[in-house]
Amino acid sequence: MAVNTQPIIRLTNVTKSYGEHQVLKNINLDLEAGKFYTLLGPSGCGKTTILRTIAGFTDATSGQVYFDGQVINTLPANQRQVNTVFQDYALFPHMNVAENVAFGLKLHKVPKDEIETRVQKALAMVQLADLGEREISEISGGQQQRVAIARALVMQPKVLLLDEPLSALDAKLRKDMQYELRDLQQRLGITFLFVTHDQEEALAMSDEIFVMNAGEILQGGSPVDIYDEPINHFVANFIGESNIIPGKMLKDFEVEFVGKQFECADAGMQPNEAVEVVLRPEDLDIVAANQGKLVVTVDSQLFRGNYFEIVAYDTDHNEWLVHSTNPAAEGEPIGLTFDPQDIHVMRLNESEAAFDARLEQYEDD
Ligand SMILES: Nc1ncnc2c1ncn2[C@@H]1O[C@H](COP(=O)(O)OP(=O)(O)OP(=O)(O)O)[C@@H](O)[C@H]1O
Repeated sequence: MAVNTQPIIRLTNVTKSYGEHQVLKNINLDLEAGKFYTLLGPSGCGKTTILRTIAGFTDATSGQVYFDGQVINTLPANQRQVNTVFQDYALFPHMNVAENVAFGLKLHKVPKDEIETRVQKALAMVQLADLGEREISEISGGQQQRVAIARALVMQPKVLLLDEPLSALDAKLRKDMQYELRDLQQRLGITFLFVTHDQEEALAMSDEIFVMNAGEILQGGSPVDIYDEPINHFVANFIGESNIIPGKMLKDFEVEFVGKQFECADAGMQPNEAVEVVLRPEDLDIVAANQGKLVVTVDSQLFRGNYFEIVAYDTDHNEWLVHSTNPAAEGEPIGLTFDPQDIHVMRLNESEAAFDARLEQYEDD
C-alpha cells in the first residue's frame, strides 16, 4: 500500500504585504501530519502572520495555502480543521472553565451529552478534570493556559497552531509546560505548529524548526541539523552561542583563520573563497598556551553554575567565548584546541533561497 506522504499543510510562494511593507517574502513550507514544528525568529519577523494565514484570519497577498492537498486560501477560518492557541489565551472571563472549553462545540451545534463528554476528556488531557466549574478569575495563569489548550483540542483539529503560548509563564512552569506540550503532541499524534522567539524552547520541543528573519525562512531542519550546520551568520547567532570568525577556504577540507591553517570537514567551495567559521563555545578545550591550536588571552569570565563562561581575544582581536568546567586566569594566555569536525564553515550571506537558486542554475547548465 502506498504511504501517504502528502503534507497536511503546504505553503507555496506565500507573500503578505501591508501597503508598502512586505512582511512575508515568498514563504514555502511543508508540514507533515503528526509532527511538532516550530517557527523561530525575532520579534516582528512574521511568525504570527504565517499562523494567521494558515488559520484563515489573514489573507495571503499572493501564493497558495494548502490543507491536505486542497487550496484553502478562500476557506473561512471556522471551516478549517485548524485551531489556534493565542498568546494571551483569549478566554471568556464571564464563562467558567468548562463553558470556555465547550464554546466552539456549542457554536457547531454538537449534541449536549457529546459536548459534556468531550469537554471532560479535553480537561483531563490538560490535567484540569476537577476545575470545570471554576471561574476564569479563580485559576492561575498556568491553568488558564491549559484551558486555552483544552478549548482548542476539544475541536479535534488536525493541526494545532500555538502562538507563543508559554510566554506569560514563569521559568519553572514554562519548562514543565514544554514537557507537557511535547508529550500531548506525541500522544495525540496531531501536527503542532508552535511559535517562539526562544531558541532553547525550539531546540527542546521540535521535530523540525524553521528559523525566520525579516519575513523569510532562512533555514528549516531538525534541531540537531540547525545547531550543528547553521546556514548563515544569522542562524548561527540566533541558535545558541557561537564564535563566528572570518576566514578563507584554502581548498577542500582546509580552512584558514586567525592567520593559521586548519583541517576541517567542509568541502565544495571555491579555492580561497571568503567564509565565516563557526566554533561553538562548548566544543573548545583549554590547554596550556604552548599546546593550543590557537592562543587567546583571557579577558573576563562568569560562573554560570555548571560551567565558566570565559571571554578571550586572539591576536586579530576576534572575541572567543569558551565554556569550561575550570576557571581561567584573567589577563593570561591560554591554548584552545578543537576537532576538525567542530569547525563549521559557512558561505557569506548564505540563505536557502540563494542556495536553491544556485542549485537550479547548476541543474540548468
Ligand atoms: N495588521 C497589520 N497591519 C500592518 N502591519 C502589520 C499588521 N500585522 C502585522 N504587521 C507587521 O508585520 C510584521 C510581522 O508581524 P508578526 O506579528 O507576524 O511578527 P512576529 O514574528 O509574530 O512577532 P512577535 O514575536 O513580536 O509576535 C511586523 O512588522 C508587524 O508590525
